[in-house]
Amino acid sequence: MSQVATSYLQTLEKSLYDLVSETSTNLPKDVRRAIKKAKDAENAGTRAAMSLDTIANNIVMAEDNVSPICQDTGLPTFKVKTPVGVNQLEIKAAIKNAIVQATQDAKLRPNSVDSLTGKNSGDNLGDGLPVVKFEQWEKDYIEVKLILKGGGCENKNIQYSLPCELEGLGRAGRDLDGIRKCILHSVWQSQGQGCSAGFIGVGIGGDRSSGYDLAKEQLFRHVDDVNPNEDLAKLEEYIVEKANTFGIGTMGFGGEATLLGCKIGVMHRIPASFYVSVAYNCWAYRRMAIDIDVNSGEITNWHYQDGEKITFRDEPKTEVQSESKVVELTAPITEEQIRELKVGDVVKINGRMYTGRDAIHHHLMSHDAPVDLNGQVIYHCGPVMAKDEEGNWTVKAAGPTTSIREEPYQGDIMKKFGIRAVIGKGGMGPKTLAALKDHGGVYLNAIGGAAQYYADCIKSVDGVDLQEFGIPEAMWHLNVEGFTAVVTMDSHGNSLHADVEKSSLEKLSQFAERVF
Ligand SMILES: O=C(O)C[C@H](O)C(=O)O
Ligand code: SF4
Repeated sequence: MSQVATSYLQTLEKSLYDLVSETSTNLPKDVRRAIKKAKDAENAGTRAAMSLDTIANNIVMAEDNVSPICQDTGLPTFKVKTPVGVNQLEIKAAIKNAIVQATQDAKLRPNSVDSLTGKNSGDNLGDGLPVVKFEQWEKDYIEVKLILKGGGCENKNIQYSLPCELEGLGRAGRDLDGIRKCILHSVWQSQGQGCSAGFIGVGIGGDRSSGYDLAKEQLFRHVDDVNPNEDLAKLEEYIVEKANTFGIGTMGFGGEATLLGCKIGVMHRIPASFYVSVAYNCWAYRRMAIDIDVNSGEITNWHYQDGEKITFRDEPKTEVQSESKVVELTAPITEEQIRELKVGDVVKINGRMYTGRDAIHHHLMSHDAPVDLNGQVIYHCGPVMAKDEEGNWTVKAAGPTTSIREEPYQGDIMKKFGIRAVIGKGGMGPKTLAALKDHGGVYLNAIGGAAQYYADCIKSVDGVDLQEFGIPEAMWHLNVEGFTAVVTMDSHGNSLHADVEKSSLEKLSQFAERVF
């Protein structure tokens, strides 16, 4: 291969690596401004305000450490536009090399799992992963857009087929008002599980797949742009205004800021189908784009650079609410210590905790635990890990994953092994709440996405079990200091999540009457 061709390919790969690293570690300016607006909207001293403080702190740490904002770096999705004649196979190969390198450098978590065997490929490559979509265009340069959308918010995506009946809103017909109801409902059904306050992309029309594609494509729009379609521009504004009256708030803790942006796209449909597809993105809204020179492979332009960059470095700190009791706990934890806790208390964990999420909960239902979990703490977390010079594991990012996925298992597992505390985010359901009461357990809600903040609380990794499940799913033995989370489900039958879901449904129901 000629010298020029080699250097083009090497430069191209470096440009793509820089795109991946920047997207994972440095939140774009427009998203930062939206989060700042949310911070200013929250009432000082509330749990939501405290959560947004932690989020802001986390954003600073990720940028300084050049480390993932959230441990879940999602399913990397690239949208590439090339002039006619550009070799797209070379670009695809360069993207894959950049992804592998970024994974080795812990800028990405190895997220590619064989859907049949559960085996994690370890390098983020796999059948269909990463997603790379090409289009030709008339411009004379290459454009590469990347979105890193984590699984927790992807799981809150939803697609409606009109007409339909919606909780709190009744019938949604095949018209703009029916679309309005679907979009409001999509925000309500997400609650805090997708790490609210979030952003939504909406696709009206198409079929099941093109509707969802259109919805996700809306997430590449600028947070501050205005929809050229007047009706949709009005609807976008209406949705953000009304969704922020639901009282779901950051993390679903209650509060003023529930939705930070709504971008709606529309396409034709066939007579039998009328889909409204919603792509829900968490506050860790990681998308970026670059322009690349077709000859040199160099980056000639970064997108989303306009306007002020909120650094969050000199933000006033929100004191934890004075009436919140702060309780320090170290495992093994006794039943009576747990029974003293109630919803709203702040718990600081020091000492041992074990990670355990999807694969481990499924495994423990029919196997013994590799360690004695009696009195212990399970952390629903799939960290980004790396080895230091001495070959010891270090934690690069370690925020909580969505706990509701463990609802079918959690209560049984706590009773089977004597686990006393579970830490995660988004809350759990009635089965777990009953088990907490029965057995004497507690659910602690950590701040979703605050991966750098919690990694900083992890002082050492003292072992690992079930590593066959892959890095994100193994049972990591963590030694933590000052790991802070909020009691949102206690051993007396109280659940903040159940209360917020109920109160927000009443708020949602206020919008049942026709508007458009
Ligand atoms: O997979 C994770 O670590 C988190 C996931 O994105 C989630 O929000 O549940
Ligand atoms: S943990 Fe929260 S912030 Fe991270 S990807 Fe999942 S939904 Fe987004």
